[in-house]
Amino acid sequence: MASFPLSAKEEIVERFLDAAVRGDLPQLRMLLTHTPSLINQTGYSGWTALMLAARNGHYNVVEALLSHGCDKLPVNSSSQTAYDIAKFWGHSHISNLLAQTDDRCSGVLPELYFCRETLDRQSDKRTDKAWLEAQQSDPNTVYLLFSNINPMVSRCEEDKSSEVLNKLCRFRYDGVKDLFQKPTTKLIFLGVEKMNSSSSCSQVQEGSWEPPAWFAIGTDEDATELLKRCRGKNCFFTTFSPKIDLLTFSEEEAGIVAHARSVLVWHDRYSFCSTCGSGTSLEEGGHKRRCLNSECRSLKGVHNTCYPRVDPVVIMLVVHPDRNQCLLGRKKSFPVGMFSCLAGFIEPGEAIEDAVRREVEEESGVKVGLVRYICSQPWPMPSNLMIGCLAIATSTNIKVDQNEIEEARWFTRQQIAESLHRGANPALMLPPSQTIAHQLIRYWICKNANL
Ligand SMILES: NC(=O)C1=CN([C@@H]2O[C@H](COP(=O)(O)OP(=O)(O)OC[C@H]3O[C@@H](n4cnc5c(N)ncnc54)[C@H](OP(=O)(O)O)[C@@H]3O)[C@@H](O)[C@H]2O)C=CC1
Ligand SMILES: [Mg+2]
Ligand SMILES: [Mg+2]
Ligand SMILES: [Mg+2]
Ligand SMILES: [Zn+2]
Repeated sequence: MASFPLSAKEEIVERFLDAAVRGDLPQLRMLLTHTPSLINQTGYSGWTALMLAARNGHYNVVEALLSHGCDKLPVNSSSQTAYDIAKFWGHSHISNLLAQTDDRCSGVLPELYFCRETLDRQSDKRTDKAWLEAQQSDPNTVYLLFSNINPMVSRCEEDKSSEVLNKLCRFRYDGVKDLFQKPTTKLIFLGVEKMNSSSSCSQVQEGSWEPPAWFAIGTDEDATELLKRCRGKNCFFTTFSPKIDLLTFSEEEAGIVAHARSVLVWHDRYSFCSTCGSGTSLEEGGHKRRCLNSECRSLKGVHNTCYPRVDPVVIMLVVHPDRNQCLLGRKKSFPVGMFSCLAGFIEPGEAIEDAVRREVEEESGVKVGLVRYICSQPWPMPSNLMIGCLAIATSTNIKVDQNEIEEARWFTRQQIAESLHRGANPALMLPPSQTIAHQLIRYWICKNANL
């Protein structure tokens, strides 16, 4: 077979990969210092230096590559990550190292967006009227303003270094107290600040530090008038897709928005008693609506019509019986090329596992056996709780329900890993990292193919 001379670039990649095979750390370091872009280069059958070092049991080389920021996600042409390879060849010290340095490979998911509990909810304080009133006029209390369930934010478009685009506008009592007089204003007690490094040290030591309380205010006042309350480039989300804009907060603020928005949407949609249709009053720091008709059945016995809604939704990554492909679907409303996990509302009297099996079969015709719960995420659009599962298919033929989804397909680990690794790809675009769908897909790709 004719052999062709290697280009200078190919030659240096070959030397680099060869150093990883032999465990030649000085040579590997020297090449990396001159050409840092070598770190994730691949050679024959898509093997990276990390995979080769993992295959040959070179712990110190794996360690050095990781400390240089080497990517652990790529898979070779047999759909194996470096972690899979180390495990397969029995180099448990290396697979443990790869698992330790990557939560995604150890089976522990990163904290999900909307999941950070920045405030201590202190639900026992919701019934303490005197305490709530004292907090309302406290000069340290923080107020967030929502107009028709959309928060007032300041845009940080200039800050190109950070992905966070929106910051919640914070008000003090004097800036919003006039709104309390309006009958349509809803005041929601969100909780108190947790003690952190920015809490005043001397006050904490003296024991005199009172954590500031946070409230959300829902109002239907004119948005333009409301914006005059503070200077700067502020706005309410109005001409936008809430699904996209709500994903642009910091982790700390996203959790607060999830809580506030879900409760405010509930007030917006459930103004009247759903048992008798009478008017209702707000109670318990905005977390309860009580019917004003003293004869109403909702005031007697066990009932749940007075509390905010949470709608449970199953979301599942369905894995092919060969364990090397997964099922993704797309709705008509998705951007071109985007596929995501199948999802569906849990029905009354239904267990999570049964809802997964029913929704997958309804939407794709695929039958599912084993179902395993992985993680959950509040999804405040308007008030879902996404329950994330991995499910193993027992059949593979696809027959989509066109009313719910446009298309469903099996994708190989290779296709998924490439899309995750290289980013937006016209053939397969995955949902953004803030979604539980994205995290379930990433979790599966990092698990051993033989699990
Ligand atoms: N965070 C994430 O990664 C993802 C989140 N999601 C969210 O999950 C949710 C559910 O997914 P989806 O596939 O639409 O669910 P389904 O497959 O259950 O289909 C939704 C349809 O079911 C009907 N339905 C039945 N029960 C309810 C209920 N309790 N509330 C609302 N509609 C109900 C509605 O029909 P009709 O309109 O005819 O009344 C609705 O259009 C969506 O809100 C979506 O935003 C979905 C995927 C990814
Ligand atoms: Mg469905
Ligand atoms: Mg669905
Ligand atoms: Mg459904
Ligand atoms: Zn009633």
